[in-house]
Amino acid sequence: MSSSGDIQIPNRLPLLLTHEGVLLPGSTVRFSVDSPRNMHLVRQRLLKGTSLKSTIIGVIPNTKDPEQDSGDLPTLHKIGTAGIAVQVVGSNWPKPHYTLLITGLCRFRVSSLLKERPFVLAEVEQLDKLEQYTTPAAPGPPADDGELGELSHKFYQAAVQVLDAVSLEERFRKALPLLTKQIEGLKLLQKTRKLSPDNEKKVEYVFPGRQFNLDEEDEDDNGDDTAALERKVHEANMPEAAYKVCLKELKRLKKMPQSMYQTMPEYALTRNYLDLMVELPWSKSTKDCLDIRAARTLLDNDHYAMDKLKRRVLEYIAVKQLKTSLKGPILCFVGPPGVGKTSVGRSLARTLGREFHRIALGGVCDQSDIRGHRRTYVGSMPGRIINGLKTVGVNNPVFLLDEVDKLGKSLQGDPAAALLEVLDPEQNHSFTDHYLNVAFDLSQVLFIATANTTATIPPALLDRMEVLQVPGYTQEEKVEIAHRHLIPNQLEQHGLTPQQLHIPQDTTQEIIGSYTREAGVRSLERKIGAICRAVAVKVAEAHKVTKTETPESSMLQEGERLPLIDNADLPEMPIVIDHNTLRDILGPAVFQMEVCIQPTQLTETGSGNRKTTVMS
Ligand SMILES: Nc1ncnc2c1ncn2[C@@H]1O[C@H](COP(=O)(O)OP(=O)(O)OP(=O)(O)O)[C@@H](O)[C@H]1O
Repeated sequence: MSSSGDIQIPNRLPLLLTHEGVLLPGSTVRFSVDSPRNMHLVRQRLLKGTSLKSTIIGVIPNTKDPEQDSGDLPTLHKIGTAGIAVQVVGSNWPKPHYTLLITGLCRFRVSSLLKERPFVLAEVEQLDKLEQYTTPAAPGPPADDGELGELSHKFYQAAVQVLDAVSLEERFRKALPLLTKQIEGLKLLQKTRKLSPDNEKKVEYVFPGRQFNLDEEDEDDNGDDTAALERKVHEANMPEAAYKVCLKELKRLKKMPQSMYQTMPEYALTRNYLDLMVELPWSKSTKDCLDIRAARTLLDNDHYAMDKLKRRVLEYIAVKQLKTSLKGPILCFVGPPGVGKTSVGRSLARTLGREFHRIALGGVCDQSDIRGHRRTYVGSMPGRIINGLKTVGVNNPVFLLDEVDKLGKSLQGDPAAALLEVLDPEQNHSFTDHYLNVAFDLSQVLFIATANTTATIPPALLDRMEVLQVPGYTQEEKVEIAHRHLIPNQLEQHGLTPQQLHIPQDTTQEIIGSYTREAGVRSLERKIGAICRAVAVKVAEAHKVTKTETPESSMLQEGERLPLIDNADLPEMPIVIDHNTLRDILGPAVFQMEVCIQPTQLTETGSGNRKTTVMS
């Protein structure tokens, strides 16, 4: 054993080769160990040894050990720190490794290497001689150690005085001046850092063989962030139960060491959870606009026909006007695709002055999609309901549960069962998402569902909803919808005006009959869109020609003449879509008109004089 002061370390030490973090005497550092040599050291020395001596190892910084057992030993840093392994934790995930908690004792120098395998063993020379000053044999400053000796003696005296102060009052009196001095010193240090422009943003930490640049703002940010989060928790106005959970999580967050903020998955989990909790609209809501006349006008302006649906929506608003806390039934619009179910839902939200959010349920077959995952899962998330509330930022939006008839089922549970709780007015005031793990009141949310058929909606779910059938449109209705809504909308979306494009009613009928076959109007809308795009090209071309080929005469040089513009190529406005233009744009007719030949008429008038009826 080499001796130096009172700490004596063995003169042969097994060496732990680390490439992250530096152990200094007096500090405690956690090291992750997975290279073959280090693993052997842990297994054969730390786990098998029974004496205190066997827990002392040398830690050599800045050395990456090769991943393979057969790899050559890299050049070692000459100075290391001897430390005591105070904790060894083993794990097999994601691969076998140990986590060591080591407390540094003193520095040493590597004199020679004794063996390289299975772990590195070296002859070492102890360097630190600090201990002899902190435990002087006799009171009074040691005569021949100069300033260092004097300082260590003073420190020792102060520490013994605090130890001797048995009564609390005396201990305070002794400790307070020391504490004040320490605070003043820190303040001074901070001031000098701020004064120096180079140090304004960056603090440089230099360790033997390594250099770290820590962004001071970043460090402060972490502290400030937690304080800001705490403030938000207090301001979020959440119910008592949720508030308590948040305080508990905040406490956990504060206990985590700041230096591990970036690397600890626990930190990210807790942080994300708290971020969600403060963002949720626990008590934020919009004020309902319950003007029944305005609602009627708005609904009529947005949609043609659909009288039954509009009437029911108006009834709903009227009842809500009379009784504010309405636990109304869930309306479910059932009808073929493209008949405007979704867009009526959107109109209803606009009429009420509420936020609108669509939750597409088609293909959802996992109940955690609705209720979220428990936080113990890796990558856990809240469900779509809670996510939707976070998106809209208020607790009384209109939620459109689109395509409830296409909910699936799987081993991960039945999402329809999870929806039961969401839609049941008796239960949904305390809806508990697995991720949140505290109840959220959904009773203010207005749920509307849409489906193409009731046949595949689970009976229990169907039972909680009021079904409103939305039938398909007749040919005449489609023409009206096209001219009142679809054409103006498409013109606007393509930057065109009625002065540039005109689609006569005959053409609309031809589009409906020869290019679409549907109960709704979605294909019709797409075809009108295609016409708009084709016309937009022509209009843009004409625009370019007029702009580039007619320079102002004042800009012409002497002797130059205005170029002749052939206006014959420019289309006349508005561009009218007739039968031929329609063929040019959409191609040949896709569907033949279906004809119904009435047998009585056949006998009456003969086959040469058929009466045809267009089926819609
Ligand atoms: N009566 C109507 N008046 C005005 N526009 C309508 C009408 N019906 C449908 N539309 C328009 O048709 C388009 C398709 O409607 P929407 O997306 O609401 O259909 P949907 O019934 O929800 O279809 P899906 O079942 O496929 O979801 C929308 O642009 C909508 O504005």
